[in-house]
Amino acid sequence: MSQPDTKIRDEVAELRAALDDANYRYYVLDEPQLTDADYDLKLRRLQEIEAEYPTLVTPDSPTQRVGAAPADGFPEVMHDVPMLSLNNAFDEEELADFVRRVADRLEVTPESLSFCCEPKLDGAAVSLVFEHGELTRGVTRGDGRTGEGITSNLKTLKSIPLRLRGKEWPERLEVRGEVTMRHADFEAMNDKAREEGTKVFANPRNAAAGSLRQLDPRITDKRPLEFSAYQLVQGTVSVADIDTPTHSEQMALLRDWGFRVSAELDVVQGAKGIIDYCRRLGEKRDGLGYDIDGAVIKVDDLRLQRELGFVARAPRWAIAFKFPAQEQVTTLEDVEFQVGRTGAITPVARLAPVSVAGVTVSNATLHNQDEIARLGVMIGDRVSIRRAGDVIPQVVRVIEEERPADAREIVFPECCPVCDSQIERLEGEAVARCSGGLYCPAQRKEALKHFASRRALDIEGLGVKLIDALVELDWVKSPADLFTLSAEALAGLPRMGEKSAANLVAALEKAKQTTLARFIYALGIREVGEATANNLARHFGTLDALMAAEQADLEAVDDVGPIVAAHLHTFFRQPHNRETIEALIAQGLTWQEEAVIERPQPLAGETWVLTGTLENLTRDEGKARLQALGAKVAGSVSKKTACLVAGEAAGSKLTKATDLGVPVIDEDEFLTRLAAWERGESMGAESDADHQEETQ
Ligand SMILES: NC(=O)c1ccc[n+]([C@@H]2O[C@H](COP(=O)([O-])OP(=O)(O)OC[C@H]3O[C@@H](n4cnc5c(N)ncnc54)[C@H](O)[C@@H]3O)[C@@H](O)[C@H]2O)c1
Ligand SMILES: [Zn+2]
Repeated sequence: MSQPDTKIRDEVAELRAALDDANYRYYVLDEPQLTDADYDLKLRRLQEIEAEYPTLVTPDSPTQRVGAAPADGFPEVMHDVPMLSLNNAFDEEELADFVRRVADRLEVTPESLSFCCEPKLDGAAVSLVFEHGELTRGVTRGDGRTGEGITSNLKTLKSIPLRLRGKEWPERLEVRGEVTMRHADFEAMNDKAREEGTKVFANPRNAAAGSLRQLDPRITDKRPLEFSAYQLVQGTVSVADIDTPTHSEQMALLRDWGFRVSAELDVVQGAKGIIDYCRRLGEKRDGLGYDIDGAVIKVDDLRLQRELGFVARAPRWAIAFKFPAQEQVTTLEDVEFQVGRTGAITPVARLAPVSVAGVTVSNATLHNQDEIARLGVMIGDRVSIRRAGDVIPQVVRVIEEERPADAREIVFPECCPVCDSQIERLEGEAVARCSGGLYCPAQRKEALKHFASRRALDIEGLGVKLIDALVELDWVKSPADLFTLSAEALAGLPRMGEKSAANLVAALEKAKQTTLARFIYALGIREVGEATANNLARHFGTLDALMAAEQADLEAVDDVGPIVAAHLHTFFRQPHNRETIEALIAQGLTWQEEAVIERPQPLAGETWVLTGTLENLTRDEGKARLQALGAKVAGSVSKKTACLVAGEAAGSKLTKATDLGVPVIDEDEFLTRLAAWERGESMGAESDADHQEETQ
């Protein structure tokens, strides 16, 4: 046997230190710094050296151990049967080798062997113990020998039965499986964390492991975790106890007892069956909606499993076939800013092309300005990219140690890269937006759809598909261009007869007669809905007055807070938006200024308050309808309150109103009155409420 020289010894020490550190970051902090592929390479190298120089193997070598020791804060629980890792196969040849080794050891032909094949779910392994059918213990894998007792956390998972279904289960049963998070849930959780400035996880595996190991089960409860069973532990149930000689039959049993078991599970013969399965699963990988990092191949016959037994840290009867990693490191070459269809500005990383799980990736999202700050990323950096399923590739981490000297800071633009309008980012909002709503080509289609919609200008016959076509043909660049369309030209479009073309031109002509409120709403200014548009029209009376208004004037309008006021102010300051408005008016758009003001305002001068839960309308609807009748709607009751509308479970406001002698009405009465006022009947709040008090 050859003796290791100093160089080899140094390499071993270095590999062990790197792997120990990686394990700690991965299993304890849930914040890996190496990619899985790098980790696997290092572990492989260490295994190779140790195989060549067995004297170098120590019991604490990462090749001999599983996971990491349990973290502080949880009770340490000893596993009845150790929870091991799996040996890996990185290509089809290694799979065939595995089958040959198993067959040799069992002295059978490779073709005669049945294997149960399953997806290798990429999450966190846990063990569940059921006594008399009831869940009594849940533990993480930990270092394989002892794990963290996380029973209360696991009880929050809906996919873990607290009581087994059926009857035929043994008195004591241990089930193992993987806790995972689906892509969609993971994305939503991270989006929320980005908004709230809380911890963003690099991938669903880290998110699942981190969520399971929360000291407060209420936090775990809020995390979208799923448990899938993959093993019924031998030793807790002897093969003779229940008549299931194979692993696959045990999985069926677990399904009957109330566990989720992978639908992709399949039993195949020999190496060819395994290789076919792995290819099929690999093709499905992107469409599954959750992460798998490979396939797990198990000898199906439980007697043969026992005969094969274990080595160091893994069973001999199983192997993990590893798929290409979903994370790769590459260089961030530049950042471009894209404008979405509603004006949101998204920084997009331009990358040195890199193959990630079989697909070449050259772009990844950086979400927004806060995310750039959170990652601390610069142009020129080496970055870790993740691509999983249909989710847009993301930059998950910067390798700061590899930052080049000429790395440049990412500068967020001040003007829209498409239309040059000012970019607006309001306090407390993560998203920056282009304020050229009416003019910006990136927002054209959405702006036109809104402009033509029923509650805006209500242009009959101008549907979504037609708008798309008109924009793509470049016939319509701004809403004003709609009014220049001729029936002849329109008739030439696909699915447009002469009749519908003529109808559309007539509808456009008709839409020119509108109201100021509808016109304001049609402009599609952010957060300016119908009710706000009504209030603005009523308050300012003319478009000129509205366009000239300063921030403070705008805030004086009912229902308009600082954010809406800022949106309005910026919108009307954009020259292009003003030009579009002028063009619309030049096309003949008109409205009767009085139309809005003329509506009956029986509640003018009154202040109303809404409280409690309303059954038939939302509070916002109630508020909008009151405002349309001239009332102000306040958030608290005072002596000046004209009337309090008290819904179900009204609390302190109701008490206060009663104390102050403010008239109170319930929801039914409120609806009756609203309807009467809206029909134009007179029905004063005061007199009626007084009347009601008398009759109570
Ligand atoms: N990036 C890093 O820094 C870092 C650090 C440590 C580990 N890792 C990654 O973790 C891997 C090693 O982790 P490991 O020891 O948990 O081994 P493993 O994940 O490769 O395999 C064992 C695990 O597979 C899981 N599994 C999923 N589906 C299964 C099924 N159907 N049947 C049986 N088991 C199933 C179980 O949780 C089991 O514990 C490495 O290969 C590497 O990819 C990465
Ligand atoms: Zn723009």
